[in-house]
Amino acid sequence: MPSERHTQKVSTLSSIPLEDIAWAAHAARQAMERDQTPRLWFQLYFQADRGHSLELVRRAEAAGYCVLMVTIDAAMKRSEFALPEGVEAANLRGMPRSVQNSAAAGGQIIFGTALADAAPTWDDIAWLRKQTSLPIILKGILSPADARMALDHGVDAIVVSNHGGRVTDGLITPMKALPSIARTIDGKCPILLDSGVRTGTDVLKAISLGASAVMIGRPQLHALAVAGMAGVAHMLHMIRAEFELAMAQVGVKSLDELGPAYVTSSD
Ligand SMILES: Cc1cc2nc3c(=O)[nH]c(=O)nc-3n(C[C@H](O)[C@H](O)[C@H](O)COP(=O)(O)O)c2cc1C
Repeated sequence: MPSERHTQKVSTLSSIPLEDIAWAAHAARQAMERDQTPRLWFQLYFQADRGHSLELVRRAEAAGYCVLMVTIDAAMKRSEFALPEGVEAANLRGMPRSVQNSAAAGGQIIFGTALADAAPTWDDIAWLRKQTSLPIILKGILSPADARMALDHGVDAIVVSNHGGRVTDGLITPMKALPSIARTIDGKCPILLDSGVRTGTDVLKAISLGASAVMIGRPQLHALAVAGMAGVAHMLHMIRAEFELAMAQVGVKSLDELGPAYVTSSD
């Protein structure tokens, strides 16, 4: 967010194939005088079969994605909702349903210990690190212990996230988890934060507590529903303006002047 350049993350479960999205972004870049096009990151959900996970990675590499963001906090998803007719997880066509995409594709509820067997482990992260030279960002870190494991597995950045509170009730909020994680990471890799970022002051708090950038989920969907592409641009503009105002209000001119002293907590 503080950077001039916004990035877009494309989900494994996208209803549009990852290649089509990359092609559209490429076409938009060519149509612009300056390169302001979002950089594309591919969000990987590990599939039950490593071969299928690797297939997704190779497709993302070939289509020009510049980062793999691996989500580790939603190995199992439970959903009572079925996708509307004609909408499917397009990237997974022809692959057997993994735990996540069975929920996305069929609205099926899954119970049982088999769920835990299907979840990715640190061995999968070590394996992935050897398969690709793309930067790997782990999304879904909420504890210093996992942040340490991420560093030990050679990841390039982490996202402190509780998936927008959408997968497990009662989790710590990322903003609360951030200070101790930032102390553990101690500048060794960038930290991003998402889940509940709604205003410029949220951005200010996250940067003050050790994040390098934030990500925004549902506000994009709401803005898109209300006013399409212009709505999303307006939402980003508002958050940016609020952030700059908040910086002025607390009296800092640059991001590196921010620090934990700008945030107080009642805990
Ligand atoms: C409708 C919806 C679908 C999502 N799908 C994915 C997904 O496929 N992969 C993923 O890593 N996160 C997914 N997320 C979580 C977001 O990436 C992000 O962590 C979360 O929305 C951030 O919280 P916020 O919505 O409060 O900003 C999804 C979120 C929403 C609202």
